[in-house]
Amino acid sequence: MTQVQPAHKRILLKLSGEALMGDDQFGINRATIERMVSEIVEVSKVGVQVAVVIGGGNIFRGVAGGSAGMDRATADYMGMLATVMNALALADAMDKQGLTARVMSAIGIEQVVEPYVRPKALQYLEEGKVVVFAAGTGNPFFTTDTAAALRGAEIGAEVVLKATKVDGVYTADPMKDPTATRYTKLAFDEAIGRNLGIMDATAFALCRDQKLPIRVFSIVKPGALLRVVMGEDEGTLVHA
Ligand SMILES: Nc1ncnc2c1ncn2[C@@H]1O[C@H](COP(=O)(O)OP(=O)(O)O)[C@@H](O)[C@H]1O
Ligand SMILES: O=c1ccn([C@@H]2O[C@H](COP(=O)(O)OP(=O)(O)O)[C@@H](O)[C@H]2O)c(=O)[nH]1
Repeated sequence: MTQVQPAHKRILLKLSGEALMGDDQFGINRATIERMVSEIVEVSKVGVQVAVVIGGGNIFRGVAGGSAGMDRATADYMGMLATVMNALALADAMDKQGLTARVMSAIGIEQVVEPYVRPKALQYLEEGKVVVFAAGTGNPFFTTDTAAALRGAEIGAEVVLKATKVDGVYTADPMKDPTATRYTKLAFDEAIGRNLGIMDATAFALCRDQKLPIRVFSIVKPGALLRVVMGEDEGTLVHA
């Protein structure tokens, strides 16, 4: 029998902060994070190199702070620090499940985690370690989706996998429009042109320019990550 090979050698997985929240209102839900990590273990076992960009929306969202009267850049730095907390929790859960995880931060916070240094990240990936990128791009006014596009391009990932609450890209926000239908694939130009709110335009534009495909899939569907990595039809592919 021939061994089924994964469709990708190196992936950039974007996990939203809310992915760690489970059914809680905020923060980190232990069972949820453990389940997420067990899915990453499965993917790592089939020989795929995994880098993760983690969000922070479960702890703090800069835009919300901004709208409440706080200086936007300050609020965004708080958001970035929230992603560092999530990264630490994620890496801890990974280590407990037998993976070796390394957290790299886009902002200097050396006593807590090591700084992002691209060659070092590449080295870790080659060694089979899981790299968790924290603090987004390190700049206010950006999102962790854009950080996923940026780091994905930098490390030569074959695909950005956006694990989120919905199971793909829809013609309109499915949370608001029950008649919305899901695409199996669509081009970047269409996603940007139609202003589809699943990812911000900066992230889409960066991936389009670098010809880095994005697959959007459900975080709540058990086994979806492995199916995506094995090349099975799951979620929506956004391509050049
Ligand atoms: N065209 C669309 N297709 C799918 N989801 C959409 C679309 N437009 C808006 N959304 C919304 O985008 C959300 C995912 O984006 P976001 O909240 O930024 O994700 P995350 O927090 O996972 O990074 C979904 O929960 C969905 O309600
Ligand atoms: O490069 C970045 C990435 C994130 N953030 C801030 O960090 C917050 C959390 O990130 P995001 O909303 O992308 O997290 P997610 O929705 O994935 O949980 C954002 O709202 C921003 O305030 C930022 O300023 N620059």
